[in-house]
Amino acid sequence: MVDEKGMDFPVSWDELHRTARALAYRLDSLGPFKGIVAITRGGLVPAAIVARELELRLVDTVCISTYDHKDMGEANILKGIDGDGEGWLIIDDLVDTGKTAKIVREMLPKAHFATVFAKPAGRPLVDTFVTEVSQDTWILFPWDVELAYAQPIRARKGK
Ligand SMILES: O=P(O)(O)OC[C@H]1O[C@H](OP(=O)(O)OP(=O)(O)O)[C@H](O)[C@@H]1O
Ligand SMILES: Nc1nc2[nH]cnc2c(=O)[nH]1
Ligand SMILES: [Mg+2]
Repeated sequence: MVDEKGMDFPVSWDELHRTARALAYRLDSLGPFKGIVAITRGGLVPAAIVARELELRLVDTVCISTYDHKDMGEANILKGIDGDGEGWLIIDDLVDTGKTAKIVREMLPKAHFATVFAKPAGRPLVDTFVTEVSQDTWILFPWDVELAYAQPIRARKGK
C-alpha cells in the first residue's frame, strides 16, 4: 500500500527471523553482554531471537510508546531501568526518526544499541543494525498483519 507515509515494506516471519539472526551474528563478536534490554513492544520478538542465539537469559524491558499505527505522538515512557547500561545490549525492531533511540540512549548511555532495521534519520543513533530502508518506507511487521485478499497490481492502478 502507498499512502502519505510512503510505500509499505512487509516483512514475513521467515525474513524477520533470518534478519534478526544476522543481527545476532554481528553482535556476537561485539560482546559478551550481561543481558538484553528489549524496547517494547517492537523489540520483544527480535530480542527473543537474539537472546537465543547469544545464549543470554537475562532479559529486561524499557517500555516506550510513541506511535499509534503510523501517527507519531509524544514518547510515553511507561517503564525505565536503573544504571548506565554498561555491558548491556539494547534491542529494538527499528529506528525511524530516532526519537525513541535518543530517549533510550540518554537512559542507558553505556549500552550497545542494536536494531534490525534502520531508516536514514535514525541511523546515526544505532551502534549495529542489519537492513537500511528509505525514510519514506513503512515497515509492516508480521505481528501487525493478517493474510487477506490482495488486489492485482494493475487493478490497484485503475487500469
Ligand atoms: O525512531 P522512532 O521515530 O522513534 O520510531 C521507532 C520506534 O517506533 C516503534 O515503536 P512504537 O512507538 O510504535 O511502539 P511499539 O514498539 O509498541 O509498536 C518502533 O518499535 C520503534 O521503537
Ligand atoms: N511498524 C512500524 N513501526 C514504526 N515506527 C516508526 N516507524 C515505523 C515503521 O516503519 N514500521
Ligand atoms: Mg517500539
